Amino acid sequence: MTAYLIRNVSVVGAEPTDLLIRDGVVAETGAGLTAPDATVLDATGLVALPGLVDLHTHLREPGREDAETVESGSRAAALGGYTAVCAMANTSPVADTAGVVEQVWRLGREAGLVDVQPIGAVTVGLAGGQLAELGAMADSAARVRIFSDDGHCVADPKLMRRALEYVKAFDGVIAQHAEEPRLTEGAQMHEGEVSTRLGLTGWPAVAEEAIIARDVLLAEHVGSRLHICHVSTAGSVEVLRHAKARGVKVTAEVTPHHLLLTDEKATTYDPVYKVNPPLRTAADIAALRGALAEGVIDIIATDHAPHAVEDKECEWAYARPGMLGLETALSIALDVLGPQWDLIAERMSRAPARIAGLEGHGLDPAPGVPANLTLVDPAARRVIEPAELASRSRNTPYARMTLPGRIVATFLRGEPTVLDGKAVK
Ligand SMILES: NC(=O)N[C@@H](CC(=O)O)C(=O)O
Ligand SMILES: [Zn+2]
Ligand SMILES: [Zn+2]
Repeated sequence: MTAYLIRNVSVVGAEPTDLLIRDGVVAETGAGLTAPDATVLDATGLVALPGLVDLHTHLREPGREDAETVESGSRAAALGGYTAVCAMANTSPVADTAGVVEQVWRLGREAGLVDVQPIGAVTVGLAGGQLAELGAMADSAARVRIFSDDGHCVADPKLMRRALEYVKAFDGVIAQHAEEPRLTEGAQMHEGEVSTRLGLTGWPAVAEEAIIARDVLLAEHVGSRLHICHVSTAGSVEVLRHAKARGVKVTAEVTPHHLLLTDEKATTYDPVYKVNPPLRTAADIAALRGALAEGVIDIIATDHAPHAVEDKECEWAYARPGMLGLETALSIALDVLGPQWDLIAERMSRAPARIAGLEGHGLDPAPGVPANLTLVDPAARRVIEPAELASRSRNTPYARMTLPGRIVATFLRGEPTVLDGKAVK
């Protein structure tokens, strides 16, 4: 195993220091370290962050390997500065058994670029009818702790209650895609002034807010952990603020795109902007940014949703919802938050690692800590070229935009997965 001496790096925004990485851990920190056997990396001007952790990634394997595989998604993640991702269950077959979650977990290990932690489905086939084998998935080699029907809402309140109760036994968490299905039938975009102008069926904010309100009450009633996926409205923030003030064990995520892009994008009719929940208004964005700064929203999660060309380059109404996120998330966070490194580390690494219970992740580089870290060049700017992304899909909403920040290197347990901005394997 090669040792690495990272010279003159700012750890989470602090004064520059050296980091010696050896045998998978941060062996030493301090100014002027020497290690004759180590490969030296000059990191002057770079910031070291704990390796990013994505709580919400779609890897599409098994089933849609044309859109993404565990390996291609892992490579996209490493290039984005991630050392761990949680893989959503809406694959084909659905990850609703120990067999499928173990398969995804094994594929992640084989790719070896990030730790892939499978999420298990809440209901059989994501159909919302009966609980999946939550216990068997928890006991499997994949050690599933997060369960989600993401892509679908667990709409039945009785099933939601039973799922929350069930996972309490092993400190699991239910991650809810909050969308009251009756209120979003036929929905194409955010319900508001723009949808009226375009004559497209709207997806009202209340469809999200009503489910979050219901579920925080259920979580409080049974004393279980609830996580809310991709929070997108100002009203949802208010419900979450209220629930947290009451001590409900609820955590919440926001995506990079919901922090930056508005429903005005729909006026282009470019399906790259079609996503679930839909892009909202400038007022929603302002509320989401405030909630993220305050901690009412705990984390940024990408909801990386790769789709094949035929599912995206078609008429808006027929296009699948979802956009890429892994390779651009840090840049969007930097754009939105500025160089608030401690906040970025908290929202993109420490807090998601805690919620997911991922050992060895989300820890600031310090002696004895597993060397899961990423080096960022905050001064760099880059133009996003879809063809250059490592993802198998091309559906980035940031095509040809110039974004701040560049991931220079990523280390997974002391081994580089990215060096000089390029994937190592
Ligand atoms: N976000 C999306 O628009 N799509 C996701 C599903 C989901 O996160 O709900 C997908 O799997 O493509
Ligand atoms: Zn979802
Ligand atoms: Zn999703």
